[in-house]
Amino acid sequence: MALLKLDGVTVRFGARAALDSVDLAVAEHEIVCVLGPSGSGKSTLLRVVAGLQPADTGRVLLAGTDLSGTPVHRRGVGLMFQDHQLFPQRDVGGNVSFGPRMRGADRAEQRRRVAELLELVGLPGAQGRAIASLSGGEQQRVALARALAPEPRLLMLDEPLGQLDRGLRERLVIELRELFGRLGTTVLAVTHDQGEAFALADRVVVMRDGRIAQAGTPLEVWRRPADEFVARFLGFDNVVAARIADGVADTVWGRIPVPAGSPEGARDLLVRPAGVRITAAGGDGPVYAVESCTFRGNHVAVRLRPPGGPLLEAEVPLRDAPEAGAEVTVAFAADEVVVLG
Ligand SMILES: Nc1ncnc2c1ncn2[C@@H]1O[C@H](COP(=O)(O)OP(=O)(O)OP(=O)(O)O)[C@@H](O)[C@H]1O
Repeated sequence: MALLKLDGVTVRFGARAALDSVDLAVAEHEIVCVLGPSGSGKSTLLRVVAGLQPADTGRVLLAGTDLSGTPVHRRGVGLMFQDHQLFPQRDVGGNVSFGPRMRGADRAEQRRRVAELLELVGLPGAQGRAIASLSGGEQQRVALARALAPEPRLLMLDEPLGQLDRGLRERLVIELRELFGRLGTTVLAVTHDQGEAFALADRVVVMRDGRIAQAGTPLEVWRRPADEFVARFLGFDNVVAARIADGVADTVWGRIPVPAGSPEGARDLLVRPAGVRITAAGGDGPVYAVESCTFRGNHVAVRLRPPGGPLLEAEVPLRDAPEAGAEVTVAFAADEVVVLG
């Protein structure tokens, strides 16, 4: 059974639906990341589950129980926000012991729990430190320890690593995944950073205008974005209008093979940059001008301008990088082509 279930949840602010009939289930021990551009309804989703925002219609169920009459502090959900919201006047121990103290744990029990949690988040012995003396990453760990302290059935994270620098985020996200796996925590997290979501989640949910545009494992969504919106949101810009018949798509980029069994007719096509092979001018199809070459570590991202239509990006090995300004033709690999819905 799903630990958390949203059943046709709608939240309106005036005429606008911040959540529009959302159905979502989160299984016990699952880590689900909700992803989407600003204003797509991610925070509203968390707020509705936490009880900070009532739903206009629909139901939120935790372990099968309708939460509509249950106040925030009795829902058994933990919330951790982007800005940590630590109590600045209390030390680390005072922050982490907040939940157990509110639940009436005695001092010895509080001390034991705080020590255990600080150990868990990689800050052993930090009980007496002042919040102001901590780095951003350390504050994030304290906030996590505080959110975990009351042993919530569901932990919700709102842009948990939002303010930290990229290197630290990349390290922490791996640590978080490992930690949640070890504890068996059920997590519903919100982020606008797809890298973070894909590294953390068992399942990602992409939102658009209050609706779920696509849900699936990171691999499924990455391999087969459902539509142009999801493809572009994931950073795939090689999208082109196509007419598909007999396993080949006719486009302004030339004729592109599509995977066997693809639907036919007028469709949008996503071509992953890795599926674009540059050949010297003289191959089939349109001649492209090499507009730019950007070094990306283990490959070069090459932007190609066709005679008409959108730019085409190719990912080429360092040794095959063309000169900017050169004229080339291209060949496409069908297994890097996705017919969008
Ligand atoms: N209290 C409110 N009153 C009026 N409109 C609101 C309120 N809260 C949210 N909205 C609107 O609802 C929509 C969804 O907002 P929400 O904060 O859930 O989006 P989000 O995806 O979390 O965005 P961000 O990534 O910028 O935090 C937006 O159009 C927002 O302006």
